[in-house]
Amino acid sequence: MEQERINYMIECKGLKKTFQSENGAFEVVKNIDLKVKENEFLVLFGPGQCGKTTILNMIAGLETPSEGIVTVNGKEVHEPGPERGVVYQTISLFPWLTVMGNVEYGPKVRGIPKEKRRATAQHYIDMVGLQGFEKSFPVQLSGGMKQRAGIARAYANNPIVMLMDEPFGALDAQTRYLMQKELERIWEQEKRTVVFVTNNIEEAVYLADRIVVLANRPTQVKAEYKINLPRPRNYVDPEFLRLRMEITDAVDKTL
Ligand SMILES: Nc1ncnc2c1ncn2[C@@H]1O[C@H](COP(=O)(O)OP(=O)(O)OP(=O)(O)O)[C@@H](O)[C@H]1O
Repeated sequence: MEQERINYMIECKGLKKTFQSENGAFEVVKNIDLKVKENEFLVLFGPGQCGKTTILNMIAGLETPSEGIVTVNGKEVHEPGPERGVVYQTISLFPWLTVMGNVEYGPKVRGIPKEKRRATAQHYIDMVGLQGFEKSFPVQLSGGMKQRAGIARAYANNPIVMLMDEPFGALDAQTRYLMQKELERIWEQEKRTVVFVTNNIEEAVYLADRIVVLANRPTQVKAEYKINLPRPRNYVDPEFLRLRMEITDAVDKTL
């Protein structure tokens, strides 16, 4: 009974998504049920093109489910909202605004007074390690720094949920490792409910409280793994490597 009283921050019930194409309707997502607890770090893991982004976009309110519903904090999702921060692989920072201008943009649009929004933006710029780059323009930043700015910008709206779609997918291997560690540190510092999409198993085991493995199209939940390893994790810890292999095997069977 205790279990049933848990309130979930995100709930997807019977989610289906069918796209229309030249060859007729094709079903991408089929019967997805997901529950994410407050402050849980959930990773959606699955093969390329299996529909991970489509699920995330339905939670973000950027795609409408063909069937089923998404609720965030008990409210049904119909459109994007500031309580859901999004971070994508390609961070679309406004090129004509500085790092500060980009990070304070959301609070500015919401009418937060200048002094307060500056302080909020500075807090998150510091948190992601971009202090000293407040006046830099996106073109002057490396890929990793753009992702840092994107994360700061998402946090500055004070979202309750963070939706991340392969945010480190375009980075070189070294920067990707660094950003995984940074994100872990940031999330420990300011916990949020996170749904993180990746097709990189090492990244999934490093970051997740729970990994949901998706089967190929039409997407269904194939397996779930709770990752109870202490944080920060060690990529070469024997238990880390064992879990990594076990999940890789499970995914191979879904292809
Ligand atoms: N708006 C759309 N219209 C038609 N088809 C779409 C649309 N959005 C996605 N699809 C198709 O749905 C399928 C799943 O795409 P999606 O981007 O959700 O997968 P993914 O698992 O995130 O892929 P990847 O890991 O490669 O990014 C793909 O075949 C894609 O072409």
